[in-house]
Amino acid sequence: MKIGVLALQGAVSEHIKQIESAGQAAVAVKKASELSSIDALIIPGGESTAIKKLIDYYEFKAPIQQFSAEKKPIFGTCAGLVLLANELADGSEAHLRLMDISVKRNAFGRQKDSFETMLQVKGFTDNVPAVFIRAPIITEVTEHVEVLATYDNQIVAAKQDHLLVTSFHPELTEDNRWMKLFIEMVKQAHQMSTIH
Ligand SMILES: NC(=O)CC[C@H](N)C(=O)O
Repeated sequence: MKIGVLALQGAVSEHIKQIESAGQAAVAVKKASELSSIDALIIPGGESTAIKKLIDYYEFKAPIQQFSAEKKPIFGTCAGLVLLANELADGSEAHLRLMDISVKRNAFGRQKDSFETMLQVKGFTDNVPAVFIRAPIITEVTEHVEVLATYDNQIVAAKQDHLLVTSFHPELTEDNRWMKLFIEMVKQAHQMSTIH
């Protein structure tokens, strides 16, 4: 099994380290043709408008949508979450439109621009550290989406089938439970694809 990290802009090497620390093979994905050699994709945090432009420039949009249509798992962190959303609360155009969520960018305002906290997460026994950096929040979900964590009554982590998103940056902590959760999703998808 190999997990790719979309390597156009943002926190790429941190994700690669965390995938490897969780015992899986990782690769930086720079060309759309490389999607065919990976089992799952992480879209990292960074600047969503910059990543969006680069996705268009390097013609990644349709191939990533196809990757998702094949039920291959995708994990979007922070800017990655913004890119996966069906709708953006500020009225600007959503990009990949793969997940039934509405997202508000930079939702914590200047006073809480960046902060670290401990979150209670559905399915995790102990609270997990979360680093928020100009983080988005999920303002709406449909019934297909499972909410995994909230902060201040705002949704900050969720899952829909093969898609996982967090508003914060799990790769910037030593705690790799999010990555392990994602790897479980990848293993399940892998098994399903070999059965069919
Ligand atoms: N840390 C991040 O990924 C920040 C995301 C950024 N605020 C955006 O909307 O692109």
